Amino acid sequence: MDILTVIEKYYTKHKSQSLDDSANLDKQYSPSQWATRLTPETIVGNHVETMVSATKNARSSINCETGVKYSDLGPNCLLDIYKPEEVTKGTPVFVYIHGGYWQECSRDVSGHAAESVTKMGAIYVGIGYDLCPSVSMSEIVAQVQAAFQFIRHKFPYTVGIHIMGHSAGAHLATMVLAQHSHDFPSLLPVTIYAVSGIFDLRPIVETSVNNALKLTIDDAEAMSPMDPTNFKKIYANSRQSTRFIICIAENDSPAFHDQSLRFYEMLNATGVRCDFIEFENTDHFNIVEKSTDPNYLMNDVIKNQLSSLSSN
Ligand SMILES: Nc1ccccc1C(=O)C[C@H](N)C(=O)O
Repeated sequence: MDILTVIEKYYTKHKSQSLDDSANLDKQYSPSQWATRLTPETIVGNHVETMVSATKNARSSINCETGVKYSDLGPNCLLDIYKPEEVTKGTPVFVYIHGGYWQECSRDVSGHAAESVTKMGAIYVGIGYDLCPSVSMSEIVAQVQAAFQFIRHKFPYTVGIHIMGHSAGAHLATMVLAQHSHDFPSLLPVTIYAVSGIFDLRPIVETSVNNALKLTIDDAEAMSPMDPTNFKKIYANSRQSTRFIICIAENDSPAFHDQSLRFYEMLNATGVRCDFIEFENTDHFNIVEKSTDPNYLMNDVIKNQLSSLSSN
């Protein structure tokens, strides 16, 4: 199948599955309403506390440089670098991009997986970016792209770049590849771990999430990884040595499941290397919180991917 036919097939409007009225659409895009561990009123606060405290622990126990400026594009263009015990020129680099609907959270929630990942021998980077409405979503995308230019120049001999994004961060991780030149040499292995992500932004326009984003439908299309213009660039940049690992929580909403599945199918149908993993007994929030547990499945996935790249 040619790529435009594939894009048309999977970038359909989010009709069906009773997403029709705006109250329901709002619920579909409120991850806190679908978790069963805690109430919708408490789960987001608990999530932020858990992530902040894990990040504090990481900063105090791991050799790290925090608040490193990566760009002049905005005051939060800062990142934290956590180092494993042994660093060589080729050490793999693992980058985490936080979620929060492009309007919440910061690099202070982005070090939760640093301990697990540095123990696997990779350098761990948690990046910050400015938030809506003080900047637009396209400015955030440009900031995150600038972070990767910086990382690329800081670690020119790395054997592989691993990019994990959670929720809105999964969207941003994917958009790193939606550029004509994404600054990585075409043969450098890149792994994108897109965790509970959003790849078609059109439904968001009709929800309260958009109060701070202020996206028009045209903006939403221009910022969607599944939009033909972006997808063609992602595809072109991914053919040689990129692998997508699409992760979803069992207790994510049907709309989030649909987002991940459609994007996975689109990648798969065009021949981009990708996997789809549903994490049992997790929700939108603890799917990343659990990274502090060395026995968590996500850590095995990362470990396997790191070792498959280093043995090539
Ligand atoms: N994805 C996130 C990541 C971090 C912090 C919040 C979110 C949310 O999505 C909050 C949303 N307003 C909710 O009520 O579920």
